[in-house]
Amino acid sequence: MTETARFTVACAQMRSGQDPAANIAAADVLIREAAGRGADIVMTPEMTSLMVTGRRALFEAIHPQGEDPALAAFKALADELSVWLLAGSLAVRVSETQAANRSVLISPEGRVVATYDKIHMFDVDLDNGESYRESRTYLAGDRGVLAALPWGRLGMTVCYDVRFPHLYRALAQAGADFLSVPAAFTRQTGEAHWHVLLRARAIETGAFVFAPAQGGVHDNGRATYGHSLVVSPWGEILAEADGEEPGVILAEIDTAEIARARQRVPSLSHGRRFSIDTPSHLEVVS
Ligand SMILES: O=C(O)CNC(=O)[C@H](CS)NC(=O)CCC(=O)C(=O)O
Repeated sequence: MTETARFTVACAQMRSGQDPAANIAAADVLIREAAGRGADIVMTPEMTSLMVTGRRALFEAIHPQGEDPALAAFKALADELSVWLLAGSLAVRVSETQAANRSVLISPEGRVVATYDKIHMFDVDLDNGESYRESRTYLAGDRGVLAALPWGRLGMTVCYDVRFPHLYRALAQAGADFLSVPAAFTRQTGEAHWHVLLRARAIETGAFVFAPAQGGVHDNGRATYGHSLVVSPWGEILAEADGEEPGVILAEIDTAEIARARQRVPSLSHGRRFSIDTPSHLEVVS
C-alpha cells in the first residue's frame, strides 16, 4: 500500500453461553458501545452467538447461514450503526451432520462481503483433562480469505489457526495488512501461548493483528482465556482487554506502520529461499 489511512478498530470480549438470544443481546450492547466510542470496525470472538458442549446441543441451535438469527441481527446492526462488523465466528449448519466455524465480514450497509471457514480443527487433549474434537462436528475450511476494507486488506482466520504460521505468511504475501484472529482459547493454553503466538504472527507478517476473545467461565463449564488483543506490525500490544472480563477495547490504527515495520525488517520478502512444500530442501543427517 502506498496511501496510508487511519481508523479505529474495536474488539468485543464476550462470555457467550448456551442461549443464542442472550449472546446476541450481549453482543448488541458491546457493538453499540464500540460504535459510540468511535469504532469504524468492530470484531466479536469465535462462537459469538453460541458456546455449547456436544453435537446434539449444537445441532438443536444452529441454522444455515441464510436463516441464522445472529447473522440477521448483526447485519441490521452494522447497517443501523454504519460500522464494519466481523462476526468473529458463528456456528453455521452446512449439512444435516456438519457445521462450519465461520467468520463473517459485514459491510456498513449490512451486507455479507466475505466468509471464512476455520481451516485448522482443534482436536487436542490437554493434560488437565480437557479434550476437544472439533473435527467431529465441524467441516474444516479449505481456503484462506483476504477481504478488502476501506483501509487495506483483511486476512481472516480463527483461533487455533494462529498456530499455523504459514497460513499467515501466505495471507501477508497475498497482500494482507490486517489479520483477524477471533478466539475461544482455553485458559490453560492461553496462559502459556496466547500473547506470544499473536505477537509472533504480527511480527512475522508486518501486519496488524486483531484478536477478539471469549473470556471467563461459560455456562457450559468451559473456561476461556480472554485477553483480547490488538497488536501492531512491530509486535507492540496496542490494546488489551482486562483479563477475562467482557467489554470493549479500542485502538487507533495507522496503516503507515505496516510499511515502516516491513522496511525495518523485510523478512516477509526474504522468505523465498526455503519452501516447506519442497522436502528436498531438508537435509536429514543421521
Ligand atoms: O467449541 C466452541 O464452543 C468454541 N470453539 C472453540 O472453543 C475452539 C474449538 S474447540 N477452540 C479453539 O480452537 C481453542 C484453541 C486453543 O485453545 C489453542 O490453540 O490453544
